[in-house]
Amino acid sequence: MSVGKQHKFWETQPVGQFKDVGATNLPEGPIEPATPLSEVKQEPYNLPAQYEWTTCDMESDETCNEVYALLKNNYVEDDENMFRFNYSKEFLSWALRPPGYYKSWHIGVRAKTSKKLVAFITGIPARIRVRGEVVKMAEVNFLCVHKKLRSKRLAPVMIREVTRRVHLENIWQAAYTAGVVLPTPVTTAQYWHRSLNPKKLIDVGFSRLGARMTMSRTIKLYKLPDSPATPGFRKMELRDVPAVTRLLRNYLAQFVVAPYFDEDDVEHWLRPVENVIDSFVVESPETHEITDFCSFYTLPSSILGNQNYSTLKAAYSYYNVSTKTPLLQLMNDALTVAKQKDFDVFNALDVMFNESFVKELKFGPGDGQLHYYLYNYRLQQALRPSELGLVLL
Ligand SMILES: CCCCCCCCCCCCCC(=O)SCCNC(=O)CCNC(=O)[C@H](O)C(C)(C)COP(=O)(O)OP(=O)(O)OC[C@H]1O[C@@H](n2cnc3c(N)ncnc32)[C@H](O)[C@@H]1OP(=O)(O)O
Ligand SMILES: CNCCCN(C)c1ncc(F)c(N2CC(C(=O)NCc3cnc4ccccn34)C2)n1
Repeated sequence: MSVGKQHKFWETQPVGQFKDVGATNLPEGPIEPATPLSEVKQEPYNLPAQYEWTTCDMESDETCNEVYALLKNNYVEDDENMFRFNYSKEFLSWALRPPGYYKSWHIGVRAKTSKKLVAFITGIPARIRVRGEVVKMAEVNFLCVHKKLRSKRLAPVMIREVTRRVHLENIWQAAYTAGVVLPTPVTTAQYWHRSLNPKKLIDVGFSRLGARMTMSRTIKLYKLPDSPATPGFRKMELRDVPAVTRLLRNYLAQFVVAPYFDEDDVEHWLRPVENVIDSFVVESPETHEITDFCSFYTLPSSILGNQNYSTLKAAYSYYNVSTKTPLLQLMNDALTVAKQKDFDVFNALDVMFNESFVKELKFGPGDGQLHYYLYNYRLQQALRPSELGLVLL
């Protein structure tokens, strides 16, 4: 708990405040009531004089390029500045254009003279169930201020502006994650990493050679089969959407906070897109029933300052449902296909039932934590990561 740390902006926001942690008299649910749309500020917040708001049309290849370049050079780095996320253009186009998305929620800031994109923040609409309530929310992500404009209190302006635009669509809650501690996490998840290419990971400093371990012993330790072990394991196709939707809704119903996906959502979020999202089903060879599902997304990182490699190819576990195939076997098949697709590492958060496989399948605990937040929605008490069924990109 960052006791005593001032949060001049977050103290003004309808989020759980550190001073209220432990208070049991506060009701669960919205912190502030919705307001009539006529009372929502109609014009954008003020920016410093030399900057202007811009709406980023992610259907435009040129704008997609600008957003890609801003994030490639200025987005999240690890604490030792060895890696920086390098979300691809195709990934951003997929991540930001789900069913029912609002172009106005793809918000940029340009320098008035050069027209250079210098900041970005996004929202996408999502139906999130919290216990028994399905709540329309904005999932806020890709907050980024150019390195040259940091610590000028631009982030609060970006956050107020996306909040205003979400309010204009009569939506009053949001969900977001961050590697930093803010008022107040609903849960904190731990990253786990499974080496697929241990030699490269050690060479670039992502992992270290274990004590009393040789490189050849390490390569052998992480070896995987050449192909999946489960009969009927295959790539997901459009025709699988109804069955996968049923599997996923039943599975996610077990968690306190989880997305409430319909078939259109499943078609967008879980249908394979090359170099963006890979998803697989297990179709029973006897009954042709779809009994299991697993998926991971592609998020490469730039390797900053290594002579031999420039990119770390990372797969991130997304949603996995096992009803017949043991989860361990299903996830080992996911690792196997990720290795076949030349990924260097497979990452998973200890949310949902992931902890049950990370320890068995030779994952190691990461140094990064991911804090989950809800905006304008109070939970009586923080959740365990295993009570959370939500993976943001
Ligand atoms: C109803 C609808 C509601 C919709 C909105 C819901 C909320 C959405 C919230 C956003 C969800 C984003 C989800 C993701 O994208 S998480 C990924 C965030 N992006 C990065 O880490 C990329 C690299 N870093 C940067 O680009 C900048 O450092 C950023 C832009 C992060 C901060 O810029 P800068 O470093 O130049 O600082 P400042 O002087 O402008 O401002 C300082 C203030 O900003 C608070 N701060 C710092 N980092 C974050 C952070 N990650 N979430 C929320 N707040 C953050 C900080 O506590 C302080 O406030 P306070 O402590 O004084 O109070
Ligand atoms: C919902 N949005 C999640 C996307 C990733 N978000 C924002 C994030 N927030 C904090 C983290 F701790 C984190 N980690 C991924 C794990 C990891 O792989 N750590 C080594 C590493 C390799 N490349 C990078 C790039 C940036 C940071 C760490 N990196 C730790 N991810």
